[in-house]
Amino acid sequence: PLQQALNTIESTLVAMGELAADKHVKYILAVEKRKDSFESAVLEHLRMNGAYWGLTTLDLLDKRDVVDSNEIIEWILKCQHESGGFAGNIGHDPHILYTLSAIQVLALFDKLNVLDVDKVSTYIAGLQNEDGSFSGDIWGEVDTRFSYIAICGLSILKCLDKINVERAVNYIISCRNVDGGFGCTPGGESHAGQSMFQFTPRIEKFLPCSMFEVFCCVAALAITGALHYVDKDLLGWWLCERQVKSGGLNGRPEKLPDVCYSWWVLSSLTMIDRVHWISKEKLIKFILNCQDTENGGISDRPDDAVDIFHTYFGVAGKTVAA
Ligand SMILES: COc1ccc(S(=O)(=O)N2Cc3cc(C#N)ccc3N(Cc3cncn3C)C[C@H]2Cc2ccccc2)cc1
Ligand SMILES: [Zn+2]
Repeated sequence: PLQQALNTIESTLVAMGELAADKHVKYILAVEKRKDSFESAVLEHLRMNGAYWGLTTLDLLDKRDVVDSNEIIEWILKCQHESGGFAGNIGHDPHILYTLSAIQVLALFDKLNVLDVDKVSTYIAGLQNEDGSFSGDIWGEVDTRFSYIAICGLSILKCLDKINVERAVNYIISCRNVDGGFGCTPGGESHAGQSMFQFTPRIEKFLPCSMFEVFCCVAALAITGALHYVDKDLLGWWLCERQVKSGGLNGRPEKLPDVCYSWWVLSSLTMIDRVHWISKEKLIKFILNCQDTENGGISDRPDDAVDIFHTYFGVAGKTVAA
């Protein structure tokens, strides 16, 4: 009992542990300003995403007003293609991924009124296929992640009636697999074995899409009121098994924990009412251990290099877990 009491006290203290918020704000502004670094070079073509990750983190830290929203909105509109879709940066090709990020940033600043909502929603709806699935752009790559992005974007624009929601839902549930999780395409091998992660049009990075995949499908079903199709106990069990002894969450059994999974797994568990199956205090402790309290920023795991992506998902994860 004494040890349990000490654990509780310790975990409560850590849970109350401070996010080095001011340092993270400085870090985000520095990344925003730095044009020459590796990070800005690699992320140059997905700058629209970077804007979403950085600005949403500032908003979560209640510091949205440290940036000039007019300058940002002007830049976002320069990234819009005549098709109505948005590109990752000025002059690049439009893609559903960047279109959602643009919508989310404009919504963050309460400036959706600058959009030709009909044109943007028509672009997104135009990417729905006969079988209810969505392509990412005109090149036609199909993936359930794009179903979430389309449904999320249209729901923010209040234009879900522009797509066939029933077919979209049927397509997503056709991608369920035996462990209650979801794959990128119907009948795809159990996503645990899947490691191909072709998300951004130009960066073919391998990231176990399992957790991100699960989040996208659960969130799409949540927005469309179709969560009753999810086996909450089966999926909840699979997700809570992602918590390792350090408190972090991993993407697949035996893999290392990663802060961005805090968001993918935690938000999925929250949506299916099974978040009490993991220790939120231990997860918060893991996230706090991944922050660079000197220069700001959060990394994927302790002692790795920080980046804007994990800073966002770390702050978002801690906010939801708190
Ligand atoms: C290592 O350099 C990279 C690697 C990949 C990418 S990416 O393909 O554009 N992308 C976004 C991303 C951005 C940053 C930052 N800043 C860092 C990583 C990261 N990953 C890779 C990753 C994250 N956890 C572990 N891994 C290996 C996810 C990926 C895919 C994704 C995009 C949008 C939403 C969710 C997921 C960009 C930079
Ligand atoms: Zn990660």
